[in-house]
Amino acid sequence: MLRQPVNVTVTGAGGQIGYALLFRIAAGALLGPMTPIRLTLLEIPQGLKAAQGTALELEDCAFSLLRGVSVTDDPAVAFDGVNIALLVGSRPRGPGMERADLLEANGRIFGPQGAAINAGAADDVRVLVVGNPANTNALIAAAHAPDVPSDRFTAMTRLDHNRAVGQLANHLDVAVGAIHGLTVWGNHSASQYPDVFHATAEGRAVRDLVDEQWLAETFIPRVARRGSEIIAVRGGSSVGSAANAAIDHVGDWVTGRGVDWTSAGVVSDGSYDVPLGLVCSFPVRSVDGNWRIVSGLQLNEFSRNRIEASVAELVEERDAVRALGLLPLGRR
Ligand SMILES: NC(=O)c1ccc[n+]([C@@H]2O[C@H](COP(=O)([O-])OP(=O)(O)OC[C@H]3O[C@@H](n4cnc5c(N)ncnc54)[C@H](O)[C@@H]3O)[C@@H](O)[C@H]2O)c1
Ligand SMILES: O=C(O)C[C@H](O)C(=O)O
Repeated sequence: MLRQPVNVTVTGAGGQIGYALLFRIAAGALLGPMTPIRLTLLEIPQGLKAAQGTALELEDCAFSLLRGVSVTDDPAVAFDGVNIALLVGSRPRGPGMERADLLEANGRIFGPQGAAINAGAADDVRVLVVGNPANTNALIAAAHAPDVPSDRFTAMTRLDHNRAVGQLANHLDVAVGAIHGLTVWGNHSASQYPDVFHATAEGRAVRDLVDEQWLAETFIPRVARRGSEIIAVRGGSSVGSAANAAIDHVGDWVTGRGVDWTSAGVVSDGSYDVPLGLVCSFPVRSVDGNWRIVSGLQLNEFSRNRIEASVAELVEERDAVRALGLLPLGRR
């Protein structure tokens, strides 16, 4: 028995990640083979034709789960009744740039979209911000949606998580499915901290299988700067792996399928001394369609120092967008 269609809005639908996302979503990768999808594609005027072309191709796929595709440049239309919003639309960085260099240009996108979600989204709306810098853009969007519970706004650090799992599995010569309990903490930036101290590989404690020198000099830098490595090698930022991570994040969040512990950028409730309101990557589990921070983890000095450094960067970014006037009065 098919369920009621779920309204999914993807911004930046005319862009690269949008193109890598939409066909997988329409084919059922996001919510499974029993959940029909109604797609809304939001673009800016100069991206509308690309999005309309994608809409035509989606129609040409005759997906059994696809219950309609609409294209618009009006956020009020795009987020009217939305259940799941993937906020991808924004500029990617190029060679030599850090993600924070996008702060002002992209930050201006997410306030109006947060306000539009606040005005028209369905009561069960869930939002994933992919556009960089993702953590602080999610903070901006959430700040403009005071009537939406803040735990419905998230930032994508699942790509970092997947990268860390892949690198660790390669190093230990195990299947990625044998890795559990890994966490990426902090900001989706070079300051992120992939933490293996609570992880297991084939049931064995990873901290007994690796040394701090390999962690500090090889593993952490490789994961934390993988985005730049991809840009250097392919000439542009990640696309397919980013779309895949967005599907993993939303699919695990909404359906709770199979994931026992992953990483997601969520609004801090003060856990692990992360300042309230920051959108920080934490260890999370999906419980009844909600991300729940894994609590009670003991953090050694190696970990705490790295987490504090990344959280400090998140504070800097929040202060920067506050100074730019990108946070509404009263939510600063
Ligand atoms: N968080 C992550 O792990 C992660 C991974 C990869 C990429 N990203 C980020 O995702 C974003 C998109 O990357 P991409 O490769 O698809 O870029 P892209 O340039 O190919 O596509 C971006 C699209 O967004 C559209 N757009 C711009 N402003 C918009 C707005 N206000 N509303 C709707 N659409 C808008 C553009 O017209 C364009 O079509 C970038 O910011 C990139 O840095 C994040
Ligand atoms: O690195 C980028 O700018 C794109 C994305 O954030 C990534 O991690 O691949």
